Amino acid sequence: MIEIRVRKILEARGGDFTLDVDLELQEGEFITLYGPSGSGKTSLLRSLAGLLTPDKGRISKGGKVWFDSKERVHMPPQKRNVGYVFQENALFPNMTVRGNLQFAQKKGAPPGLIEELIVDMDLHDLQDRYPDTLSGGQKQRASLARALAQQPDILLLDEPLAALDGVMRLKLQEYILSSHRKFKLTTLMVSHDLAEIIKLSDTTILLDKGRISKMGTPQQVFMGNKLSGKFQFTGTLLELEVQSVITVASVLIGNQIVKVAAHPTEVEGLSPGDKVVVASKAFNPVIYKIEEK
Ligand SMILES: Nc1ncnc2c1ncn2[C@@H]1O[C@H](COP(=O)(O)OP(=O)(O)OP(=O)(O)O)[C@@H](O)[C@H]1O
Repeated sequence: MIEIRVRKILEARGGDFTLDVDLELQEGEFITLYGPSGSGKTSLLRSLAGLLTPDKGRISKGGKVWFDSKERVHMPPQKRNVGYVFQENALFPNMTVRGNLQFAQKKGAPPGLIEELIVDMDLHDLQDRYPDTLSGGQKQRASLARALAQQPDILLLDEPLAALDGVMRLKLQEYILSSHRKFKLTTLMVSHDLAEIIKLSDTTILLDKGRISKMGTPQQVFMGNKLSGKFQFTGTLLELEVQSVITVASVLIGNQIVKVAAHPTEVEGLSPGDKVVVASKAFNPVIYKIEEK
């Protein structure tokens, strides 16, 4: 279990406020942090990583104390075994991709770890390139691989996909989720993308002005348990078309457009661009032969 109890006065333009969080996280979970800009999400991650010192509180993992203001314990960041990926990549510009991974690796790391990460993150053709020759998505893939090269127990992701386009974002989400599972990580990720949060998280935390306003499964937090569908997909609403008694909603799910017939009351308040969940309790499957050319 990871216990996080922190108090820290944050200086904001609209007036100071306190990051005031009491949390217990289960190891192995994928946790997302969501909330308005300036609500303290990054400060919470930085406190956990040891990069920001709380005014008061206690942070421990598996019974081992990382921070305790009363006992004057402050374990340095490098001892906490935490990997960090930021919105803007922080690769060393004077090292190749492979060089960046090798630099991050700890002494005594298993031989072959770098090769494994290069394969996992599809970096084979990019391993000898320098960061400034890479696209945004490639840089973030390399940043993720570099964070994993440290063999962290906890992976902190601070909006790592914010600068990427939709398709690249979906791809990177898969890399993140498969690494989380493969390396049995506890992952905390800041995201402003509802579909991403619903797809990735076991637990989501809504932070508002430094305090937790809601916490639970994404379903509990965002949908108030309204849905109990067997099949659920998240997507973006493209358009609503009124057709006599029904409204047809076109929803972009992954790279497919799905049309959903809805009663006008079900789509009230929705507008194009909204993140939505399409759920169904049952479906009638149809089978087709795939024509191989
Ligand atoms: N070391 C610090 N001491 C005091 N205040 C700080 C410190 N670091 C950040 N702050 C302030 O805390 C507030 C919250 O910042 P933080 O980056 O944690 O928010 P956030 O929720 O991650 O925002 P965003 O979504 O825009 O990234 C900001 O007003 C910031 O200026």
